[in-house]
Parts: sequence; structure tokens; C-alpha cells
Amino acid sequence: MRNGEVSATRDRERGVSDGAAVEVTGLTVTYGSTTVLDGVGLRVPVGAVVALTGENGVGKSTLLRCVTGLQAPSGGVVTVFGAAPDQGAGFWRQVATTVESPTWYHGLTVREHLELVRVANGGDPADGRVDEVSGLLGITGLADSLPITLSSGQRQRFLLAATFVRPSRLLVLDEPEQRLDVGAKRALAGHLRDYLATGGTLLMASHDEQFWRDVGADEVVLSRPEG
Ligand SMILES: Nc1ncnc2c1ncn2[C@@H]1O[C@H](COP(=O)(O)OP(=O)(O)OP(=O)(O)O)[C@@H](O)[C@H]1O
Repeated sequence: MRNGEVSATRDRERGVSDGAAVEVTGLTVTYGSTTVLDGVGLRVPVGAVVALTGENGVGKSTLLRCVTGLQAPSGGVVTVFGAAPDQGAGFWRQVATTVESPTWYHGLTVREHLELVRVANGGDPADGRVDEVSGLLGITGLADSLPITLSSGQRQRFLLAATFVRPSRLLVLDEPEQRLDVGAKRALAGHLRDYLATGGTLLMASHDEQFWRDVGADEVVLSRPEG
């Protein structure tokens, strides 16, 4: 088995289809003379949940960036729902991610940002979804706050909320549990289980074993290339 070459194929009670949401073959990423990912393969079936684990700097975020098309690999092939991640509107209608933090607009409140993201992605800002997500992430009371005034944990909740108000079939989350308190982690795990139960697919990086086990993820351990 090559570095990170895995197939997250455990059949799940909720029913995983045969199709691949994410297929990565021979993925190689080099920075200068340093090879971070060397021929990595990964398959995430539709409806599955995979947690990428491994020590700091092993390339988890790099792999996630390649899956979202935010980084071009040095070699290999990535497909998402059977097509290259092309960064077009069609792609972003299906995929929501926290891999790159968005830039917030000065002067817009937390609530206004969430409504803006919902509208921009074809949702109805008045359909209750913004309230629902705000409640689940415990940021209802921060609706009128400016993002710049939030603590790091509140900002993480807000980032997740902005991701969850977008319609998606695939979530690509980079350490979603980071900086969250115990209660928020539990609520997040519950929300992700609901997302999966309604047909969503989840690929995430995580350093928190209890969290990704709570979500029901299959673990995929990335290791450094040999040599
Ligand atoms: N733009 C860049 N230029 C040069 N090196 C980079 C760049 N981005 C990442 N790296 C290097 O690539 C390696 C993998 O980084 P990456 O962030 O993917 O690791 P990670 O597994 O997500 O780490 P962590 O667990 O700490 O979040 C690291 O050694 C990092 O220093």
C-alpha cells in the first residue's frame, strides 16, 4: 500500500452507495525540493465519512486543498463526484469547505454574513436555516456582532455556520473541532451525523479521536513519504 493509499469502503448502516464522492489517485505534491504527498490514493464513497489523521505537517490540509481544487497537485488525479474540481459555480453548489477561511466584510454582522452566504448559494435567507444553524452552533446571541470582535472559538463556530448554511453534498472540513469547547464539539458531531444520515458525504482532517469517532468516521492515517 502506498503512502495514504486507502479505500474508505466500510459499509455503513445508513447505506453508502457504490459511487465515489472523492477519488484521489497517485497524488503528489512537492514544495520546492520537499515532497509532502507522494502517490497518495484515497476513495471516499458517496455517503461515507473519512477522518484524515496523522502527525502535524504530514499533508492533511494539503490533500484537502487538492480535493477542493484550491491547490493544484504536482501530479496525480483528483475527482469529486466524477469530475475534476474545477472551481466553477456548479462545483461549489455541491461542495462546502472550511479549508480556506473566507474574508469577512467589514461592517457586516454575523447574521448578515450568514444570510449573504445563504442567498449567494441559491438558498432562501428566510427559510429558517440560518436560525437553525446558528442555534446548533450556539451563536444565536452573536447575531449582531461583527466577526472581528469574536473569540477564536466563536470565530470557528461562525466559520462552520457559514459553511453549513450553504447547500452541499460533500463537506470538506479541516479540523472542524479545533478551538471548540466540549459542548460545541458534541453539537457539531451530532450535526455532522445528521448531515450523513440525509445523504451527505464528509471528508475531514482531525486530531481529536473522540470527535471523529463520535461522528462515526473511518480513519485514514497519512504518513510521511519514505526516503
Ligand atoms: N505554501 C507552502 N509552501 C511550502 N511548504 C508548505 C506550504 N504549505 C504547506 N507546506 C508544508 O507542507 C507540509 C504539509 O503541510 P499541511 O498543512 O498539509 O500539513 P497537516 O498534516 O495539515 O499539518 P497539521 O496537522 O499541523 O495541520 C508541511 O511541512 C508544511 O510546512
